[in-house]
Parts: sequence; C-alpha cells; structure tokens
Amino acid sequence: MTIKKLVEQIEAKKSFLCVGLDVDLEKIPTHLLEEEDPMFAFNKAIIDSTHHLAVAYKPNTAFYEAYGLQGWRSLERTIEYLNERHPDIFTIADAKRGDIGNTSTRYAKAFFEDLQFDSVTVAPYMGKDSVEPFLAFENKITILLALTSNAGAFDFQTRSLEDQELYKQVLQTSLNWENAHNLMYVVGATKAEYLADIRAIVPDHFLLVPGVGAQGGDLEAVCRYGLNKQVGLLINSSRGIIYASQGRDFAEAAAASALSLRTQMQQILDAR
Ligand SMILES: O=c1ccn([C@@H]2O[C@H](COP(=O)(O)O)[C@@H](O)[C@H]2O)c(=O)[nH]1
Repeated sequence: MTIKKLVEQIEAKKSFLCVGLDVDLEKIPTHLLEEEDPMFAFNKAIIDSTHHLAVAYKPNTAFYEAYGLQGWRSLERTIEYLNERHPDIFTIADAKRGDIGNTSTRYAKAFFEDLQFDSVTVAPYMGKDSVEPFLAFENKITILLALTSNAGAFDFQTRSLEDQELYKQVLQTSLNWENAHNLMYVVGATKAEYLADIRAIVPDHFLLVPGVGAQGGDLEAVCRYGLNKQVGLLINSSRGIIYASQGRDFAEAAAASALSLRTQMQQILDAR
C-alpha cells in the first residue's frame, strides 16, 4: 500500500487509529478456546467489529511466535484475512527486526513477500546496512524505532553522543539512507513532550505512536505537536481495545473503545 492510499483512508474515515492485535490465549474469552484456531477467531471478531473505525492493524509477532507453528499459522490467517477483506487497511508486522544485510533481506522477504504485510518495525541499532535491505522494497514501509514508549528508552535513546541525543541522530542519519521515503518512525505516546523536536527533524514522515490506553499516553498531547499536514500519525492501542471486555461481548466492547478513540481523533481533526 502507498502512503497516498493511507492518507486517503485517514481522510475518508476521519481516523488515524491502529488496532494492535496482541493476542494472548490466557486473556481471550474461554468459549473461543473451543474453536479450531482461537487466535484467528479472536482477531477476526475484533477486525469485523472495528475495521470501519481503524486505518491500520498491528499484530505484534511475539504474541504469535510464543505459540510456535500454530501461532505463526494464526498470524498468517490474520494477515490473509485483512488483505482479502480489507485491502485498503494498512498492516504492520511489529517484529522489531534488523541484522547484517543478507539476513535483513531475508526478514524483509518474510514480512513483505511471504506474509504480504505493508510494513515492519525495525531496530536501528545495527545501522544503515541493516535497514536499507528493508527500504529497498518499494511500496513497503520500514518503521524505525526512534523513541520508544517504555521507561528503558531513557537508558540509551535520550543519551547524548557528540552533543546530540541518540534518537535525534537515528532520525537525522536515517534521512540520508537510500529510499528514506519508505520510512516511518516509532515514537511512544508516553514521550509526547519530545514531539516538537522530532517534527523539526522529520516534518513529513508518518509516526507510529504506541502507548495510549494501557501505557497511559495522552492522545491530545501527541496530536499537539505530532500532527503534520497529511495527519502523519498512526496511533496504536492494543490492550485498551482488544481486552476492553474479556467476556462474550469482547468484540462489541472493542468497537466501543475504538469508537471512543476515533471520536477524539475526529474532534481533533475538525478543530484544526
Ligand atoms: O515503543 C514501543 C514500540 C512498540 N510497542 C508495542 O505496541 C503495542 C502497545 O500495546 P498496548 O497494549 O497498547 O500498550 C505492543 O505490541 C508493544 O510491544 C510499544 O508499546 N512501544
């Protein structure tokens, strides 16, 4: 999917919501455990009840890898379902990959060609030659971890190296890499106070922003400096939506939680 199509979706739905599909068999309603593929059954119900409110879905691959081959099959079914039913929706494999060049190429093939995701999250730590193999895929997006939502982000990312914080160097340096137009960046919603500085370096790129809901990030604070002229934000909520209820009404509760975020987004966009 192209960025242009993503922007069209955002305008049509007045939403920049990304629903995180972090499925945990210990948290899903017990009646679903009787299904042949409980993880897929759960995801399908969530997608069916929220697709009109969201422009993106983000399965975090850890939640599938934890269940071995069966989990990977559930991930495969989920992305196939999204691509067949909702080809206009942007898909993110939150896998946080990155390795030496030839290995990165294999990761990129796994997520872009085999699974047919629109994007994958990548760690910048190994540098240019570990990220460019992902960027070489045209119309596929590489989402680079810039300033993450967790407390450990302060261990390295905000530390200065040669008088500039590491996350700023990641942003600035990556703009010089080949096919930098295929980049987005992860910035945690819990780091909203950094967004003015971030936008000064990457005014036009999309930011994937996890951390609203369960991690306490504030949507309005993120939008204050995070929005750009084409919106430029994908706000992710995982647990806050998919586990809004752990009972039989989980899909309806997920829709209500997604609607509440979408309504706030609509108000913010209308007030611009
Ligand atoms: O900085 C980051 C990068 C990735 N994540 C991931 O996003 C979701 C957030 O889930 P919630 O339940 O909405 O807290 C999850 O998959 C994380 O691994 C992040 O939180 N922060």
